[in-house]
Amino acid sequence: MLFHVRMDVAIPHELDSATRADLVAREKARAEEIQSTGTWPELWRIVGEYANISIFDVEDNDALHTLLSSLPLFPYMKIKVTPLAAHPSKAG
Ligand SMILES: O=C(O)C[C@H]1C=CC(=O)O1
Repeated sequence: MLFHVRMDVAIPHELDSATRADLVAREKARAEEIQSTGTWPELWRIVGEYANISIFDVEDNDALHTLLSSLPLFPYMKIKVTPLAAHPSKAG
């Protein structure tokens, strides 16, 4: 199943810089690990925002939730998930 996912990141300002840097480094490592499995084929920065648009290709809702909640930044993100279905007018 394909899912369009928007993640808006809001790391608390009171987090000290070392903790913040460690969190962001662990997030990058985990994101790259998930992408290497093929379940996260698209990841785009939204211009001018600390947010991304992603496409996930996973078995079901539970699998998507498991992946998203494994991200170190999960507690600091607002996530909007849109399940995608085939469009009848898509050529090819
Ligand atoms: O920076 C972000 O958009 C949040 C998150 C998603 C992938 C990643 O490495 O961090």
